[in-house]
Amino acid sequence: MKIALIGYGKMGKEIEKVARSRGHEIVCIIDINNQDDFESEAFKSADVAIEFTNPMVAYSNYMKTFKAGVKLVSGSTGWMAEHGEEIKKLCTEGGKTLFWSSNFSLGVSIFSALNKYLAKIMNQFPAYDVTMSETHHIHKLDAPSGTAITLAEGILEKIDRKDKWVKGTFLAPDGTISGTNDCAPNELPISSIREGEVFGLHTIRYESDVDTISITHDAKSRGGFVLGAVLAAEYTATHEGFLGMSDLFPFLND
Ligand SMILES: NC(=O)C1=CN([C@@H]2O[C@H](COP(=O)(O)OP(=O)(O)OC[C@H]3O[C@@H](n4cnc5c(N)ncnc54)[C@H](OP(=O)(O)O)[C@@H]3O)[C@@H](O)[C@H]2O)C=CC1
Ligand SMILES: O=C(O)C1=N[C@H](C(=O)O)C[C@H](O)C1
Repeated sequence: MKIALIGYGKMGKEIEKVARSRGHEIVCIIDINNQDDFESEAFKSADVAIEFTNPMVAYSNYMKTFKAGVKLVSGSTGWMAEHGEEIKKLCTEGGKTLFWSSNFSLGVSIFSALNKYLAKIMNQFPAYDVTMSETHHIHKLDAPSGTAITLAEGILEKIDRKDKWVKGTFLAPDGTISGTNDCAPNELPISSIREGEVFGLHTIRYESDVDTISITHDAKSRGGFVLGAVLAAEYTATHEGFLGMSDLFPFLND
């Protein structure tokens, strides 16, 4: 399969290696300095483009890719709140194709299913209050992480006494703490920590007066995200519309 890469940073470089090792050809690499290549024949020849950039440029990369008539896989986070509905509509009604996930790893897909199952149980036990925390490397631009937002949406779907997530405390790389986890009973706070080179650590914690139940996913490397993105590209080559992990791993559907 012919793959174009958009964004050649930490994820883009690892995706290139895994895609080649699975027999794919990288026909074009677009970074910040060669934006004209969206119009190149090499880019247009790709079966799928894989995009990992940042929250500020992801939307415009999607529009340029759609214009070039190329299917897209993207893991960029932090753009959904502003452009999510428009992009979904372009895919469900406008003939475009985007496979998007806040987290491409199989482990987080399993964790996500476990999260929803636990939340369904906890809906019956109001003595437990729920909070979430996520830790990532100091280079990360968005907070809370896209994964944390997706996990929070899974909890809100299942727990009637919670109807919105809110930003909790933020521990910055320089050690300063801002924000608060004090919130209304209907709110789910997500606290964020930025330290070192942490690949991605997500914990969901249910606390009563007498005990705590918590579940954690701890990424040991970017390997899971990278393989998942390439598997998603292989899937996207033969599918259309707005696609996600529940299409790739149907066991996630409850
Ligand atoms: N869904 C998932 O499973 C995962 C998602 N992510 C998300 O993916 C995104 C990228 O992560 P990561 O690779 O670690 O980040 P990096 O910062 O390492 O890489 C992003 C790259 O995109 C480049 N870039 C900036 N603007 C443009 C542009 N307009 N067009 C093309 N390239 C551009 C940057 O160049 P320069 O450095 O010169 O600005 C940089 O090389 C983030 O949003 C992150 O949250 C990350 C891991 C897993
Ligand atoms: O920026 C990262 O590194 C990651 N971003 C994604 C997110 O925002 O959830 C996925 C993963 O946790 C790594």
